[in-house]
Amino acid sequence: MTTQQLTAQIKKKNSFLCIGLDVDLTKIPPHLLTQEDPIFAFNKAIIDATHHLCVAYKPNTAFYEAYGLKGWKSLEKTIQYLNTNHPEIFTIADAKRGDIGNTSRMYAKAFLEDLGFDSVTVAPYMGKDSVEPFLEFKDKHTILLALTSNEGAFDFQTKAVDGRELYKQVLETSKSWKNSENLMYVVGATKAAYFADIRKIIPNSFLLVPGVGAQGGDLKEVCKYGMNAAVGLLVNSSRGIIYASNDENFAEAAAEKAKELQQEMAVILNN
Ligand SMILES: O=c1ccn([C@@H]2O[C@H](COP(=O)(O)O)[C@@H](O)[C@H]2O)c(=O)[nH]1
Repeated sequence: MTTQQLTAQIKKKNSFLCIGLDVDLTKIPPHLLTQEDPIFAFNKAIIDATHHLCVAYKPNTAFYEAYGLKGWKSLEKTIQYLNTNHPEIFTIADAKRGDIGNTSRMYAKAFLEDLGFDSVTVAPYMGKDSVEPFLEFKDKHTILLALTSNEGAFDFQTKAVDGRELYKQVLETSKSWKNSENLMYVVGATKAAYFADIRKIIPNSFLLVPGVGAQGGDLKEVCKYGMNAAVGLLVNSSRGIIYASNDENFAEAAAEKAKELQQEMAVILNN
């Protein structure tokens, strides 16, 4: 999917919501546990109930890898279901990969080619040759960790390197990499005060913004400083939506939560 197609979906749906599919078997409704594939059954019900309210889904691969081969199969079924039934929806494999070049190439092939995600999250720590293999895929996107939502972001990311904060170095340097037009960046919703500075360096790039909902990030603050003329934001909420209820009505409850965020977004988009 191109960024132009993504922006068109945002305008059509009045939404820049990304729903995180972080499935924890200890949190899903107990009645699903008797199903052959409880993770996929949960995801399918959430997708069926919420697809009209969001423009992206983001399974975090940790929640699938934790269940071994069965978990990986559930991830594969989930992305196939999305690509078959909702090809207009942007998909993100939140896998946070990155390694020496030939290894990165295999990670890129796994997520962007074999599984068929539109994008994958990548850690910038190993530098240019660890990220460029991900950027070679046409109309696919590499979402580079820039300033993360957690407290530990202050351990390294905001520390000065050659007189400039590391996260700013990541943003600036990555712009010079081959096929950098395929880059997007992760910036946590809990770091709203930093968005204005970030937009000075990457005014046009899409930002994936986790941290609204369970982590307490503020949607209005994020939009005030992070939105650009083409919107340029995908705001994610995972637990705050998918675990709204663990009764039989869990999918409707998730849709209610998603709708609350979508309606807030619609107001912001139309002002
Ligand atoms: O900086 C980051 C990068 C990734 N994440 C991931 O996003 C979701 C957030 O889940 P919530 O339940 O809405 O808190 C989760 O998959 C994280 O691993 C992040 O939170 N911050």
